[in-house]
Amino acid sequence: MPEFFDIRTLFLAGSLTSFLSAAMLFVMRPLHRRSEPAVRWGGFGLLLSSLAMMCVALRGLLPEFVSWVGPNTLGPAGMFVLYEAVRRLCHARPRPLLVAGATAAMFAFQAWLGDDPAQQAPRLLATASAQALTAALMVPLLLRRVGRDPAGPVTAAIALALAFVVANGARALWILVNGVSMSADGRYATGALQAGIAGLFVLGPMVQAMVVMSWVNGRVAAELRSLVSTDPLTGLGTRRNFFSTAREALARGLPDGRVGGLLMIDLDDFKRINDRHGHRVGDRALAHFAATLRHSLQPGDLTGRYGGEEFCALLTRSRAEDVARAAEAIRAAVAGAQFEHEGEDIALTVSIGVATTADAQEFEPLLAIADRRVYVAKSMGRDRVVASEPEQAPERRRGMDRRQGGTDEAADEAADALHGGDPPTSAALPADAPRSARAESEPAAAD
Ligand SMILES: Nc1nc2c(ncn2[C@@H]2O[C@H](COP(=O)(O)OP(=O)(O)OP(=O)(O)O)[C@@H](O)[C@H]2O)c(=O)[nH]1
Repeated sequence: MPEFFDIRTLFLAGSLTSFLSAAMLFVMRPLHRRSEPAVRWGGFGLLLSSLAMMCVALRGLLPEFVSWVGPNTLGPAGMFVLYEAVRRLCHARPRPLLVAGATAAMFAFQAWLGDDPAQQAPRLLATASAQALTAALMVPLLLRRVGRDPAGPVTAAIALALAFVVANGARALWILVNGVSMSADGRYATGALQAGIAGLFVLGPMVQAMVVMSWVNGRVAAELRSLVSTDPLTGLGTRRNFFSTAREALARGLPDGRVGGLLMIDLDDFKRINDRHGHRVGDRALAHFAATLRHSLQPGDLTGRYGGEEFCALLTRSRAEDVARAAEAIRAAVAGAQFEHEGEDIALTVSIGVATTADAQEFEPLLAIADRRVYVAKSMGRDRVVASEPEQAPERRRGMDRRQGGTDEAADEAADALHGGDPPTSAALPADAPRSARAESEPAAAD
């Protein structure tokens, strides 16, 4: 590092990079609507930094007062504005009056010192201390976003804020101990520290803009991912999300001795709720059902909205009986969780088809089996769980659209197909399972 170097050239470069970085933020600010104010404040802060550095670059050409008071007011003001940008980025309460007050106080102090070269030390000490303090105040705000915003940009922003604290703090300490490492006219810096800090000022704006943009970009990406993977009405996974996660989970293989169970869950006579109370109440009913479903599941279970009033779940349990028991618990929870609309209790029931990894190992066959069984449950009168069925039943029943609802004849036909006149067995459900579930169970070999 040279003993002397031209501060003005360095700050001219810094002013330009800062200006371009500010321009980039202004151009990119519509990328994410909710982050737009933060990005705008960030751009404004960089613009002030650019002006501050330009004042230094033009030292000798500008009036003395401007070339000293200008950068030492505009530089800290740029940091105060960046602090406001960070507050907004971190969803903290805005403090524009604090920014205005701090800027006014700094201007008053710098103007009071005036352009006297003998006042270089207190002038630069105030600037460095204000910038170090402002950067330090950003750190707790940024730490609150750890785990909530994209990890890379949050970490980079914390590192950058800490770098500013260290650089400005070191500069303030240096000034306190050694005085100002600068020629009296302020055109040349002396010593490695001053050079390093000036370098940080040149590179800092670009890094700041990159961090802000990658942060906002990460937010956009996370929101897009969430839009694709979360059903907005129920908060459950979308069909695409459920299919891919369930498929992957089954392809990875379940832990030894564990059984996977795919549930196809269809709300019963849902059209009647829409027809009677309107679609908004229908929407509320779907959200209410989804909340009940979530409460009935265990951590690690997957759920998703298959479409309309049909939902899926993938459970992992110790035995096939436990899967059927969990399905029955969901059915009972839904039947018992009425919701109120205009003083009237609205009841929901569900029909559930269950397929377990004892039936098939892969996702698609499991889905097909669960789908057939929920249809059988509909045909048998709804509000029930079907965990197995005879081989022929699905084929015989295929032609009928279960969305039309089962007629009495269809229910009889399905019951015949299921039981073939023999009393039902309870191979797929525990003996203490409720009657409705037990009655519909058939030996697992049926598939
Ligand atoms: N409110 C609301 N209704 C929906 C939504 N998606 C699907 N539906 C309604 O769900 C109803 C499904 O009707 P059907 O397919 O006849 O089924 P169902 O009335 O539940 O009868 P079964 O399934 O045979 O018991 C239709 O009225 C759809 O309009 C939604 O997001 N919101």
